[in-house]
Amino acid sequence: MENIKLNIEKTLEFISKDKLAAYAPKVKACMETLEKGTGLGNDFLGWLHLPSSITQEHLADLKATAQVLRENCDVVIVAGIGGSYLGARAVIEAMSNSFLWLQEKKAGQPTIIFAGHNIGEDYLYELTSFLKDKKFGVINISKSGTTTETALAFRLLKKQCEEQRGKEMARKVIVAVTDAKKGAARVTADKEGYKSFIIPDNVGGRFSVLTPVGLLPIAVAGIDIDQLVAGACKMEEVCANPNMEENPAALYAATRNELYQNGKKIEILVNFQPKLHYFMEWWKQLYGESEGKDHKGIYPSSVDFSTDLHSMGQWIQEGERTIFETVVSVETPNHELHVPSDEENLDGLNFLAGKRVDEVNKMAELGTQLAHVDGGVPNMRVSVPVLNEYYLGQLIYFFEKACGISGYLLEINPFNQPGVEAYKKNMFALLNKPGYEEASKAIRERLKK
Ligand SMILES: O=P(O)(O)OC[C@H]1O[C@](O)(CO)[C@@H](O)[C@@H]1O
Repeated sequence: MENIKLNIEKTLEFISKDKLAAYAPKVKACMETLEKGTGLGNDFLGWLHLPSSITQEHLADLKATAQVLRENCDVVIVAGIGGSYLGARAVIEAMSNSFLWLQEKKAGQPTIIFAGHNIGEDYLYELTSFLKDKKFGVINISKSGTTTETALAFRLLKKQCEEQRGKEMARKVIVAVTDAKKGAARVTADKEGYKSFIIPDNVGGRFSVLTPVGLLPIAVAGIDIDQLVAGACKMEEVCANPNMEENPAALYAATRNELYQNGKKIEILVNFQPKLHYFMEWWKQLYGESEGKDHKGIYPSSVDFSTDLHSMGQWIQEGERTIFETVVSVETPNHELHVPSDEENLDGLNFLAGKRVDEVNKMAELGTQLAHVDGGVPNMRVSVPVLNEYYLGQLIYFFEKACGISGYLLEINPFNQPGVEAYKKNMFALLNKPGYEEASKAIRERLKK
């Protein structure tokens, strides 16, 4: 079977081939540091060999739990934020029919809704209103078990589920994915007797999609987690190659770092398949939280093409030349649709008649690549043979491994996220959270000025 492929050819008129080749020993050293666990953040390397360590028993447990939710719920709310949200959403959106939510409900195929990833009062009001007459269940996902957004949503959902479905059924259809021992989500799960799954201590949120954090909701959505894991396993093998030229993760990490050294401070992840929108969101957290430190790091951004060619296209073509693009390109769509011919040809589109829609999309992709490279934007391409679970698993591991290598090339700790605490500290002080008395006083003084 084929694998995903990286093509960096269209970056080579912007960076020196020799300088890129000179990364080989550095990249090899970074890979050894990851393997030996001797680098910064080495207590968070559980993701490195996660795919190959997943057992059939574990997958069976996840699938059995998913089945309980599928059988007993018309709607399942997946509550989580950041790494406890984006991976599941990325895979579910990529693998689901875009109009599933408008289709007639099939028994045993619950609608998946996400919550706990914002504090929008209207969002939560509308969600709880929608759920009023629904047989719903909840997957409460939080590694720390204390994240405000998720805890707040879960408090509302737990109460509603118990009131609507009774305590006993609620116990059956609420599942927790959290730390083995710590945090409010663990305390609640143990006290209420919920089925629970553990997020390993050594796997950080943004690297956790192949733990129950991602696998359980993905299985509830009816998506093949065996294939997802199989694809990740394959990439674990491919990306272990110490030869940079033969290791896509190593080559991607080296190329983007060399581009960064040449003033390309912003990476734009591009798709030409709207189903990949949330995959890009997942990628942004992975790279943003991992690399944005010590006042360094490529700023990860994303666009959905061709949609955003009609909004951001101008900036990318002619704005400040500090950007490069990485295109996730799906080679063959899962469905075939041909452009019909029209006798009157009022829209002038008969030159496309008989062609597959994807041929038009591919020419948009090629035309965009040529135009952007001409405009001074280096372009990499990650080719994906087809959008399925197996290749999504490959993509996930490829980007994770590259992120670890890339972070070490940048000489930062890719596995912590101290910066995200700053807003929380202020928010808790402003909300008078117990334990924040001094900070509350200080922040109020500051606001008086
Ligand atoms: O799983 P948790 O602990 O609720 O955290 C969710 C997300 O919040 C962060 O901790 C940032 O606040 C992310 O790193 C993490 O993915």
